[in-house]
Amino acid sequence: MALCGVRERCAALAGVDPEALAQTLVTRYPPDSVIGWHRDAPAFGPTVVGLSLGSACLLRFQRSTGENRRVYELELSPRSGYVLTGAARSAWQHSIPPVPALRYSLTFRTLRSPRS
Ligand SMILES: O=C(O)CCC(=O)C(=O)O
Ligand SMILES: [Fe+2]
Repeated sequence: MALCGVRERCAALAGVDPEALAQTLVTRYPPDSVIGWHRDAPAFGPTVVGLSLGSACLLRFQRSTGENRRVYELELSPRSGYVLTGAARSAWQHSIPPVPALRYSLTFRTLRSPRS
């Protein structure tokens, strides 16, 4: 399926206009590679949609520190999609621990509106 078709399906998952997903990132994760704790840059808008291809992996979330730290994790199956919005986008950090085998992700991002 062409990239625009994938973007349409990801937009439908997130409930946004496909045109609003202005940025696309393709990331290749060789076995054992990771992405550390972060929140996506504020220059991007309130919605991030991911498509996970190849190896299954974990997507971890954390917020707060010390005894208030909370963590949550979910498994991303091959060909699954996820949406980061609301607190999952703005308050929680996310990370991906070592992937067991080759994985690719496509992430689609909205852009922050100029006035916000
Ligand atoms: O690979 C993924 O599904 C997420 C990657 C990520 O967190 C990012 O590119 O900001
Ligand atoms: Fe991210």
